[in-house]
Amino acid sequence: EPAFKLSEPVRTSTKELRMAERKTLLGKSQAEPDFLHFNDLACEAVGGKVIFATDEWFAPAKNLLKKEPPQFKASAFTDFGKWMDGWETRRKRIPGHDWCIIQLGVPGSIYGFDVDTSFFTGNHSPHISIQGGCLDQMPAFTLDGDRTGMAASSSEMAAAAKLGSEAWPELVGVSPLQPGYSDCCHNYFRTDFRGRVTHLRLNMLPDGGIARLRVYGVGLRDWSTVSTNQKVDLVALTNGGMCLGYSNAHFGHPRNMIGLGQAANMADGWETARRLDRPKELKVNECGILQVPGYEWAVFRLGHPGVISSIEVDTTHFKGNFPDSCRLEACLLTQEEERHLIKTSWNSVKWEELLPPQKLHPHCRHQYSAADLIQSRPFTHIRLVIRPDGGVSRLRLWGRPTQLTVAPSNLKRQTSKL
Ligand SMILES: NC(=O)NC(NC(N)=O)C(=O)[O-]
Repeated sequence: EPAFKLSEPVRTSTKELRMAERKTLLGKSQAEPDFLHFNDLACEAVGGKVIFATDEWFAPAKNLLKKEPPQFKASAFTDFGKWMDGWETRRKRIPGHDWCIIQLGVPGSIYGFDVDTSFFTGNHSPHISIQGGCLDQMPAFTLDGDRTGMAASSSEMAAAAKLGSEAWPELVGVSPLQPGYSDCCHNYFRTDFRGRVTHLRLNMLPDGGIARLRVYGVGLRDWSTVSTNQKVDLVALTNGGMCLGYSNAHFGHPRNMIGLGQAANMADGWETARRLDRPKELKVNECGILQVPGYEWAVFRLGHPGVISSIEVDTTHFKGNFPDSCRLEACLLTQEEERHLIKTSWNSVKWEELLPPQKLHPHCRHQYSAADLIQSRPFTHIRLVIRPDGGVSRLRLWGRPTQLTVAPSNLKRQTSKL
């Protein structure tokens, strides 16, 4: 089910435009599913790790979870064969198949996968299947170091066998993979399984290589363990925060802002294109804030409804391209209202101002306390508005999770008419 809405008109990134051109040239389309806007729950950047793999002869399974796109180095070889940026096993000469166990960085509900075979041509895995498990206790074992040229030891096999992963529910049934040529390397699979997943078992049938596994979903935190007095970052990816729409993401997706820790570089934040409607003559108000008509926005669902009491807007790495100002708006929505907005437009929401316009500075973590905020009621969704454009590396919304008994309609139109 799509859970994402772009504003109109959609301004795509140059990469997307190049892909669209390629599709036209090739006369075939590798349609991009809606679930690509969800968070990647398995990426190493959010703590995902490979805890078991049957065989890592040509290339280690931990490469599956690297954040950066796969590379190809034509003249790179190891003692074991051609260097490949992915997981690649030996050609099997005995019965059975290769598989690995991935511990998600953020346990959650999964909507779809991208099994990316980039550069694996002639040695890609011909078929895969994916199973999911929810383990109460995280296994203590993991795979460390460079495992190129290695196979699972008998003690690793015995530890993995205890997980009973061969019986986990199938999220993706046995399916063929396309080889890793640039126009068909993304193998997208949707899943209808809605249970909470902590671990995945990726089966390669019988063997071969896969460059990356992207696991798109929404984090599901166990909120029963969080007291209502405890302050948590309500929008954090790890707490189930989710970007539901934006006006522009030319250089970086807004979901990057809710990622773990400090941003590594500009690519790890939200960055829009330069707006083309910036006036020639610039006026500022008494707070030094530029008075320009154009702005960009991003909408997020909080991981849990809550009262926000402090905010961080971090422009780290954005030195010549930070927004002049930002403001935050919030609202309280039911699930049905949210579904309707995703299908229509976020413009029909009656947003309430939470943080009034604030002048921003380059490469700076801006902190706002309860005294800066206008509202102290619970909200479910927020909208970050930047003016006129630019980049923000992180957004943190600290507050207390609250139970909602009533979620009044905040739409301009009445829900009964929806
Ligand atoms: N040229 C290759 O890639 N050969 C083999 N793979 C690696 N990585 O060397 C193979 O056939 O599986």
